[in-house]
Amino acid sequence: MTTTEYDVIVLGAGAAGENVADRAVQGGLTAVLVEDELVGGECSYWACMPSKTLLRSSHALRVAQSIPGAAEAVTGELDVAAVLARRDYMVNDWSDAGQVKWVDGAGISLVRGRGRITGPREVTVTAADGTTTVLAARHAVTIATGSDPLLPDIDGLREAAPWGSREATSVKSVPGSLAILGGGVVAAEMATAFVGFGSEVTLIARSGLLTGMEPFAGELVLDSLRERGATVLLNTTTTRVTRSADGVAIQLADGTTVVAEEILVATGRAPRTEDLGLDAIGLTPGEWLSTDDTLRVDGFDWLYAVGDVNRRALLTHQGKYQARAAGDVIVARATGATVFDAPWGTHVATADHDAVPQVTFTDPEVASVGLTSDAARKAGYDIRVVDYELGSLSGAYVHSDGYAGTARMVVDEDRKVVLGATFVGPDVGELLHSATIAIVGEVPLDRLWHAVPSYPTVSEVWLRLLEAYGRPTPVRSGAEESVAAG
Ligand SMILES: Cc1cc2nc3c(=O)[nH]c(=O)nc-3n(C[C@H](O)[C@H](O)[C@H](O)COP(=O)(O)OP(=O)(O)OC[C@H]3O[C@@H](n4cnc5c(N)ncnc54)[C@H](O)[C@@H]3O)c2cc1C
Ligand SMILES: NC(=O)c1ccc[n+]([C@@H]2O[C@H](COP(=O)([O-])OP(=O)(O)OC[C@H]3O[C@@H](n4cnc5c(N)ncnc54)[C@H](O)[C@@H]3O)[C@@H](O)[C@H]2O)c1
Repeated sequence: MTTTEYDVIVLGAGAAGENVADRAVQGGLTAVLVEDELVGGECSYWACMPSKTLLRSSHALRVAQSIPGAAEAVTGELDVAAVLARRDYMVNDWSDAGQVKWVDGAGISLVRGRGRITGPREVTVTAADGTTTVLAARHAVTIATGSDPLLPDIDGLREAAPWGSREATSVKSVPGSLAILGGGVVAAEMATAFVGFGSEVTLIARSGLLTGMEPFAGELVLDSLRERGATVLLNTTTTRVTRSADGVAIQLADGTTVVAEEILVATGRAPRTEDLGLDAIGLTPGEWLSTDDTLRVDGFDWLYAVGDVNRRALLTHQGKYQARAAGDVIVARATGATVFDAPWGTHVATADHDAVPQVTFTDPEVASVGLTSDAARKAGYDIRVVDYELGSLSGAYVHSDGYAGTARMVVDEDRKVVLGATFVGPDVGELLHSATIAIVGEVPLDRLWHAVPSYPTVSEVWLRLLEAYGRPTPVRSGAEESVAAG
């Protein structure tokens, strides 16, 4: 059997894998992507893009219904068939032809099939027809195989053939009722989407809703879901699931039973490392891959892991960020160039630790970045927390009637910089990058006073937060002294 050599082999052509290969090729190396399903991965076909499309129309309708003038013009119901058709368009009818064209244009090779590591720097790919190809990497193998839904160990659940996130986002006909197991981002977003479609939704969470975020985020989303007709059961244990001709019966620990046409399991993710041949190189199949900040797997000088599979931050934008660092550092190491691996250097994914932005597209939206107040305290920071109600802003008045929401800024009192920010309200997602820049740039609060938000926008929340905090006493600079003296 012949072996084909590349500088870099990337296992998995999702958002993260594509970016590693692209950076490696841009740096002058050769790279091959190995993909078993669709080039573009989960985000393009079964996660971010379809889920956000399913949420968007109902959100636009609700906003229009809350603006006099527009409300009178928008008198019909949501056209669910048109929403599903737009979703099909967004996922290109689950064809990856467009992304394959991009891969070709970027000068990246593509081998279709299931890749397994069969030795140091070696990957064997088994195609759908059973033929195998052996690839050897001169410099690096990167694992970018993503994650799958995690199925909790609940009596009868597997046999009940529950939906995972893929079945929910690729839904062809909306069930009359849907039970959702889980209280995280997928559960909250899908509950929002299916309530918008008119399904009778019951969300069953083992603990709270959106628990890793500031507490008011879960509370506001909970209020909204309930107001829109969803049943939300918190701190609730599911003991047994049974499917029959009538649908799915979900028995709860308190002795009650929820019955729904379908059940969606959204209880977290598991790494796609079970069938990768990890045992051939001394790693344990089925485990997350732990890396250093250059994304190199602990204990290896040729193996990297980016995206969901390393569990650093299960988000497309963070996976792509890691991929840019990994692709560039592979090039640097291959060519003997300087490696910049100090915190915030070119070749490290420092932001994964304390500066991860996330928008949860519920109604209201939750936009958060950096440390929550709780996480900051646990990390030992001396913090001050400043809150502001968004409804009082002129920009919120103009946005829509009844605009409500909350913002929180977490300040490091020692350095007078922002450690974390959370905005909950309609369309706050577009606000988030301002907070990310403040955190990553460690912009001092007294300088933030000079970042003037436009009137009348919801971004004026920044000014209100700063005013609520109080203007820090300036450290007198030479210029100020000469003005004072003159
Ligand atoms: C419902 C849902 C909504 C989401 N919404 C958002 C969002 O709005 N914003 C956001 O930032 N994140 C969102 N996420 C998270 C986001 O989808 C993931 O973080 C992202 O897709 C991970 O990208 P990845 O490249 O690591 O993995 P993937 O996109 O999963 O790509 C991995 C690829 O590897 C391939 N593969 C696996 N094993 C092998 C093998 N042995 N051989 C060959 N190929 C293999 C797979 O077929 C796949 O194409 C969402 C997730 C879900 C479930
Ligand atoms: N908009 C976005 O950025 C977006 C959207 C969707 C998903 N994602 C990413 O995808 C990842 C996966 O999301 P997820 O929501 O599946 O996982 P998650 O880890 O965010 O949440 C899992 C939730 O399920 C609950 N749970 C666990 N076992 C349970 C059980 N037996 N019964 C009831 N509840 C149970 C947990 O308490 C938790 O609330 C997340 O890390 C997220 O970052 C991002």
